[in-house]
Amino acid sequence: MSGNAPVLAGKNLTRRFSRRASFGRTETFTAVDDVSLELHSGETLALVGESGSGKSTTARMLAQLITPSDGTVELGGRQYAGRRLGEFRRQVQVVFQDPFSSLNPRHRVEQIISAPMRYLDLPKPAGGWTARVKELMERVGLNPDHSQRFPSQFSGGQAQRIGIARAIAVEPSVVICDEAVSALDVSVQARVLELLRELQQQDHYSYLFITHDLAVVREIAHRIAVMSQGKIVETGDRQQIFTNPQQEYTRTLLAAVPQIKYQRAAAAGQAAPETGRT
Ligand SMILES: Nc1ncnc2c1ncn2[C@@H]1O[C@H](COP(=O)(O)OP(=O)(O)OP(=O)(O)O)[C@@H](O)[C@H]1O
Repeated sequence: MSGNAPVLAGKNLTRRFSRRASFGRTETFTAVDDVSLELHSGETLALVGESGSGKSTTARMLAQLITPSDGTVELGGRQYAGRRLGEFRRQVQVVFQDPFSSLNPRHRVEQIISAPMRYLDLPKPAGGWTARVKELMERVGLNPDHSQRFPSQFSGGQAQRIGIARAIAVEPSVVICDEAVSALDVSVQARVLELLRELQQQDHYSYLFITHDLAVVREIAHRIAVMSQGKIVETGDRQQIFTNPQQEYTRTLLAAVPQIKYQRAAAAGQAAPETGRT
């Protein structure tokens, strides 16, 4: 993974699903249609578009959680399948939207954060799992003394920090954030975005950020890919997309961005600790 080669690339990804049509028939429709995307080392690429445009399906194909109907996924220029999928899973981690439904409510935080390290057969750290989990909890701004608590004992923002700790535990090169801050209150959201930025500066993660929220995109993205009806309609760096969008669809999306959202969040963030579940 050197030079300008992408860390993660989707090439001509297509995904068809069948759905029920009228008169009890089923029909095939194309949710993602010939999408190619490249994610480079240390960058944050935001994939944006309205609901149903195919963002999550694209992300799931890129994470190899679902199989493309056509097209390929390459990590560092290579395809990973079969037994080598384990290495892909270590390198490409996903943080999902709803922290509570993506964390097992019956497991303690230590078990949750250490799970990928165990599943992927990583060598036991010199200081043991507990010490490694506590170190990860500190990195994401959680109190390491809470490692024996259950997810329900945390706020929404804290629970998403647990999900982030679990993702970075295996030292991935790519973290796919699928609407990772969408369920959070706006001031909590701003602080989780700040954490993600800090982690990227320290460890050079490449983020693919799936979101319908352009205020979030403006905060975090280096580059933006705009999706509509299963296709990428425009790609550019953040500045270009926000100041000089080329496509009508992008202009319409941008027109809906609440301008003051993050000014409010910044003010609220100083006053409000992450207490309630959001
Ligand atoms: N497993 C599935 N079976 C059938 N249809 C699906 C499946 N997953 C997604 N779809 C359909 O594919 C289309 C794209 O969905 P997708 O979730 O990728 O869009 P999205 O842009 O992420 O939207 P949202 O922001 O609402 O999640 C939608 O019409 C959706 O209903």
